[in-house]
Amino acid sequence: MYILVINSGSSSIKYQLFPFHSEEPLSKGLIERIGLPGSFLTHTFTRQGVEQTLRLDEPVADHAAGMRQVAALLVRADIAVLQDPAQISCIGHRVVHGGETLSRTTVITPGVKQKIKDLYPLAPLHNPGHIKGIEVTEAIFPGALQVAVFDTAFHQTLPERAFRYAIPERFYKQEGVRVYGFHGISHEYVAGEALAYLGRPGARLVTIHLGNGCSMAAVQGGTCIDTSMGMTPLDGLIMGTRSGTIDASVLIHLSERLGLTPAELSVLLNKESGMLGLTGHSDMRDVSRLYAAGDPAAVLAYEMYAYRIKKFIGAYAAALNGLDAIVFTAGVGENDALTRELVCRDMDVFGIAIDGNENTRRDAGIRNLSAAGARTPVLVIPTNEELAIARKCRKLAEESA
Ligand SMILES: Nc1ncnc2c1ncn2[C@@H]1O[C@H](COP(=O)(O)OP(=O)(O)O)[C@@H](O)[C@H]1O
Ligand SMILES: CC(=O)OP(=O)(O)O
Ligand SMILES: [Mg+2]
Repeated sequence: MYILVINSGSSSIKYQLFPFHSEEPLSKGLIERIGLPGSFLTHTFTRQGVEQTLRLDEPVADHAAGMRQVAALLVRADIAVLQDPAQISCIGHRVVHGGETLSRTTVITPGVKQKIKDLYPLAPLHNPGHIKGIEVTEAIFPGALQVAVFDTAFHQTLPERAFRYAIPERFYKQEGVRVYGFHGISHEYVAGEALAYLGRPGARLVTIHLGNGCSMAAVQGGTCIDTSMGMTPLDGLIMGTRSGTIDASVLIHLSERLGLTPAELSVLLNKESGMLGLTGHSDMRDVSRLYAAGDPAAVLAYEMYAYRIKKFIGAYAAALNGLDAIVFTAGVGENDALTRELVCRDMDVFGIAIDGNENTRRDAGIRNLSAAGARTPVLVIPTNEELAIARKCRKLAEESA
């Protein structure tokens, strides 16, 4: 028996295939830059004890095309790691938005699929891709149990003062207008890794997930008490194509002055803003090349991106009444030394200072970047949302057995 995990991000699809009782994947892969020039897939698999990697440099226009490519690779006879695709008994899908009613790990029924579809307007960059992932795998692995694991679950512990908006209560009660928070699978995973690394189960952490989507969480002894995304994954930090926090009056102004409709405003803020809006590029590797060449728009965009993160570190140090470590994770957080340098610069008030050499090293695994004598560990912890999802699927399967 095997568990296949599918993690559709806004710019990527990641997947791992685990033996049911093992945390060592038999096969894993990643499609990056979906919808951008230069998209590519890397597929790693172990056959007869030898690890091999296959790279496909083909345009991947959207998540549907990406999922078809992944599914085809998993059953391709010459590289297949399983004799029979029916050996996959469970498929775990990351689902970003489950709204008010879905946050616990759940078996995907037609009703669950409908709820994920109903939430398209609240997660336009994610929920449509999740449905594609579910439908493609249902067709190819018809006997497997399909399971949804939600990005919102870890944020269910937020106190009401953190999850409510200051608008009349009826909008919360009748419309579910509240902070849900996202990237919870990743924040929970890296917080757990950090607590174990520090050997301090009660530590106060700020976890900083910087991928194409970006968010932060304030975590007290493993429990989340605040997070930067809101009712949707648009809020908070500046992201690849999303604006992050913006004065709501800007939308009213644009609608009144320029006649922008709700649909046009959604496209503007979700797909045309953030680093893309500021520099013309959403992928941080492209923006960092421009920065290195001294491009003024890229320099400003990096400064804005880092400044927003700094402000949330300050806010969460206050919310936690202290700070025992900060954790960088995800595509940018794990790989982009420039972002970490700009965020950690002039942060002595929080005991944060990093060592330049440590920051630019490229070792795998958990790293502590703190400069000698600095009070607060600055950790880089590779996230592994797929492993976290596999663990939750295994728990669900065992509980319902
Ligand atoms: N070596 C690298 N240096 C800088 N940024 C990187 C590097 N590798 C990946 N990234 C950035 O990580 C982001 C994608 O992160 P990821 O966590 O995979 O995103 P998502 O899951 O939101 O689709 C992209 O902006 C990409 O540029
Ligand atoms: C919630 C979210 O923005 O996810 P991702 O970063 O994977 O796009
Ligand atoms: Mg992601």
